[in-house]
Amino acid sequence: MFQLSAHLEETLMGNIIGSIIKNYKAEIQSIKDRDPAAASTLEILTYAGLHAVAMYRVAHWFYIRDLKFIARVISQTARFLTGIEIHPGAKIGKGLLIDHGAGVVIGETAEIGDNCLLYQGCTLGGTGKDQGKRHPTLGNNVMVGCGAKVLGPFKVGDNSKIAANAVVLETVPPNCTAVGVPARVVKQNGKRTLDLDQIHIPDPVSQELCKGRMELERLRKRVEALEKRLEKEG
Ligand SMILES: CC(C)(COP(=O)(O)OP(=O)(O)OC[C@H]1O[C@@H](n2cnc3c(N)ncnc32)[C@H](O)[C@@H]1OP(=O)(O)O)[C@@H](O)C(=O)NCCC(=O)NCCS
Ligand SMILES: CC(=O)OC[C@H](N)C(=O)O
Repeated sequence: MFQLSAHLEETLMGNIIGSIIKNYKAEIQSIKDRDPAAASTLEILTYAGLHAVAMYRVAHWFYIRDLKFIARVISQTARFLTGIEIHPGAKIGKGLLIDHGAGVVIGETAEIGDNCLLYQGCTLGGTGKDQGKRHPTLGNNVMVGCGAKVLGPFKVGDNSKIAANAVVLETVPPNCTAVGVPARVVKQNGKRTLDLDQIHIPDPVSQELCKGRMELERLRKRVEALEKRLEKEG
């Protein structure tokens, strides 16, 4: 506490408020750029995601100064007010937009680059199998769709998109789109990566029927040949 009070006048007002205002401006701009529903700056000031990220920045300030209890009180208050839970230990770059926000969870060792976009109900979480670094690292300009779960200490590369409701369990390279459960990369640099033809795949039942028909035809010809031979001999 003594350490905190020594720093208070010098850093608290200057650093926290200065950095919150700077980040607030970047985040307001990010919302204007990327949310077609945002009609005015005044409207943007009502966004839960904006306040959740601002409160996270205060909580993180305390967290990195080892004032973890205060940090958690702030983050849990933010969760109560916004429905968005960001652990104060997470590392978040500038221009993060959490659109709609309800149900978003960002774990303690998650890292988020600049200008990322998270939709409601997504989780940057752990699998429960790792120790230490347990949560994902998002590069810059990453989008995580609503309801998606990104679980584990791997990287999602710059400019990649995680589809709504995907469950991502391994690294996603840059400029990719990952979809499904478990998620697979279906596009990279704008080109499809999985060219599976889901319609013209071999059907084992019709293959067996086909084999049976060929065998029947072979036997029919043999019987005909035998009959002709019998007629000649008889
Ligand atoms: C994945 C997404 C970002 C589109 O990315 P994209 O790179 O433009 O990809 P495409 O639209 O070309 O889709 C690529 C393939 O993934 C499939 N796909 C897209 N979204 C998917 C999803 N959520 N789940 C499963 N498959 C999906 C497409 O059908 C397509 O399959 P096909 O090639 O067999 O036709 C978008 O579909 C999405 O999920 N956005 C989430 C946005 C969101 O959460 N909005 C909530 C607002 S409230
Ligand atoms: C509900 C939804 O699609 O939200 C995404 C974005 N805010 C928009 O209005 O397009």
